[in-house]
Amino acid sequence: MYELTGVTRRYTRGKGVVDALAGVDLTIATGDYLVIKGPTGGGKSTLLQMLGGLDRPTSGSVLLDGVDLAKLPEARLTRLRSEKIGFVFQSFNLIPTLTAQENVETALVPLGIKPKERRELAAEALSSVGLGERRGHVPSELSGGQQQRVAIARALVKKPQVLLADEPTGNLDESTRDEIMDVLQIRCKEDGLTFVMVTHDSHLAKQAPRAVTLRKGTLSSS
Ligand SMILES: Nc1ncnc2c1ncn2[C@@H]1O[C@H](COP(=O)(O)OP(=O)(O)OP(=O)(O)O)[C@@H](O)[C@H]1O
Repeated sequence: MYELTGVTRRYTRGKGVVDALAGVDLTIATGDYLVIKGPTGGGKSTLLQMLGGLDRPTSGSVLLDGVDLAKLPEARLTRLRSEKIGFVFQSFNLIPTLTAQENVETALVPLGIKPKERRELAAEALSSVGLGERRGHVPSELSGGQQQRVAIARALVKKPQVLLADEPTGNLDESTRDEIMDVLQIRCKEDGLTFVMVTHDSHLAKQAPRAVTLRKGTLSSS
């Protein structure tokens, strides 16, 4: 599925340069569950952004099913992202004025799906994360765990091939964390998704079948 070769991302700050990623090679197979861990500033979020086509490497290639995201024209990259890749973030990133149902539907708008089908698919996605009863609530009326379920439903409603999660349980207490991880793992397994998660949480890293560590932009398996 993913084949990264020599991926470097250099940031220039004044006269200084930082290689957030310094020649990363990484292969991720379809259906893999991979954790990326490592110290703060190690390059984890930068790597996730490369996988999601949210940023491009300074050098190197990021192949997704043989297509190099580093070279894809912007419009095709945006299209590929909206079809194939779901994102979940620590801070949920829901639109505060929209209901859970409407938040989930937003992911289907760029795909040109008609309103009636959008409504049905979003309701189905919310039920699949255990939130069928809360469709009409806005984010401020939902707990943190419930908000993250809405964000997961929004990421999954378009039936992507990949789910990328950046500290998805970072804002949650331990029991909610475990509930959310159960939801993520069950959904990924049932839908055959490739799942890549950045986490600081060593407990979660130990649970994953495969974990890699990023330190100063360099990857090691662990
Ligand atoms: N837009 C940017 N401009 C300049 N430097 C950046 C930028 N984004 C990231 N960096 C630098 O790249 C390095 C890696 O950052 P990144 O956010 O990928 O690390 P991280 O492992 O995700 O850290 P954390 O665990 O704190 O989220 C850091 O030194 C950071 O300061």
